[in-house]
Amino acid sequence: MLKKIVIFGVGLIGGSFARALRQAGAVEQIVGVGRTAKVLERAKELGIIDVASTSVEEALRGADLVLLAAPVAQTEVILKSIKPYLQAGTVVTDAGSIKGEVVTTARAVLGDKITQFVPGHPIAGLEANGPEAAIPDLYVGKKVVLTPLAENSAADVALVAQAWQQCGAIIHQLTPENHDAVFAAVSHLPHLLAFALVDDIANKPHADLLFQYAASGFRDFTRIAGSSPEMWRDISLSNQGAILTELDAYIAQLTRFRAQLAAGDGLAMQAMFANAQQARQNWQRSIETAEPQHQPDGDK
Ligand SMILES: NC(=O)C1=CN([C@@H]2O[C@H](COP(=O)(O)OP(=O)(O)OC[C@H]3O[C@@H](n4cnc5c(N)ncnc54)[C@H](O)[C@@H]3O)[C@@H](O)[C@H]2O)C=CC1
Ligand SMILES: O=C(O)C(=O)Cc1ccc(O)cc1
Repeated sequence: MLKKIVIFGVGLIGGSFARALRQAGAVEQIVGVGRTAKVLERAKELGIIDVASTSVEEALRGADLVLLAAPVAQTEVILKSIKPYLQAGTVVTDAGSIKGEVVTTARAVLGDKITQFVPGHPIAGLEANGPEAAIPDLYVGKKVVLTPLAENSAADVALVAQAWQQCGAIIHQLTPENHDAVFAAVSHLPHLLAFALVDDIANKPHADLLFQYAASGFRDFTRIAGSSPEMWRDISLSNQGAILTELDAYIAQLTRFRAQLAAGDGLAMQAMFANAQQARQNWQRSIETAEPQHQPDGDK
């Protein structure tokens, strides 16, 4: 049982963490800290947090666990605000979609107190944002990747893992570097492709006509283009190197495909489609086995 948790950024991810822990009866008091009073007050109205705090000092007093759940470029400003009031018994974690730069920032800001920072990333989410989108079962059966640091104590890592397990999540561990390379390929690139495709179509002079006839294939491919622009700006810039690597590989793939199409090489095209179809079917089967409640409309 956690006596007090503090959430910086009570949106989809922070709010769902709060709702899940409350539903599990795993926490006594939930304090929210926000960028704007309005969002925080809404989170309180919705019953997600008990206290909408305007004082970091007060918020951190006696806290067992602090979760950073704001866009990743906010990490520095939030950790700087925390550091003077961070007591020895408090563990800090985060939910950011990238880990390398978060860890670098945390080391620079926290200094000796880096021992208390256990980085994490829930692999569950939606294209919706804000406290209204928060749901208690977002993490049920989903992975949470922790990227513990050599300086972390086993007890602090266990505390963070247990909190996510109380939310129904399954704990995995990666190094920050492996984490960022993996998610550049299977999360960051797909989001950026979806944004780029919708932007491209929206900028065409006959966009209205095109959108009028866009159907379920378009909806499936582009659902994630409804995600937060600020969050994806921060992820892109923070994981620039790994994303550029994946983008270059994808551009090369498109260039190969373009040449096949231009040459009318149906055999080569069909071979690529068949390989992708098989891989997609295998992935779908494995994810349905591992996450039986998997929904087609979102990673929830
Ligand atoms: N949306 C998703 O599907 C997933 C997001 N993440 C990560 O979780 C984090 C939060 O994402 P969401 O909950 O989706 O975003 P969100 O937009 O729903 O919530 C973020 C909240 O942080 C607040 N905020 C911004 N700056 C702040 C600051 N300096 N101090 C305190 N609060 C601040 C915003 O007002 C907002 O309420 C991001 O780092 C993102 O990379 C991780 C997994 C999935
Ligand atoms: O909406 C979806 O399907 C997602 O893929 C959500 C998501 C977004 C960012 C993450 O770091 C993890 C999960």
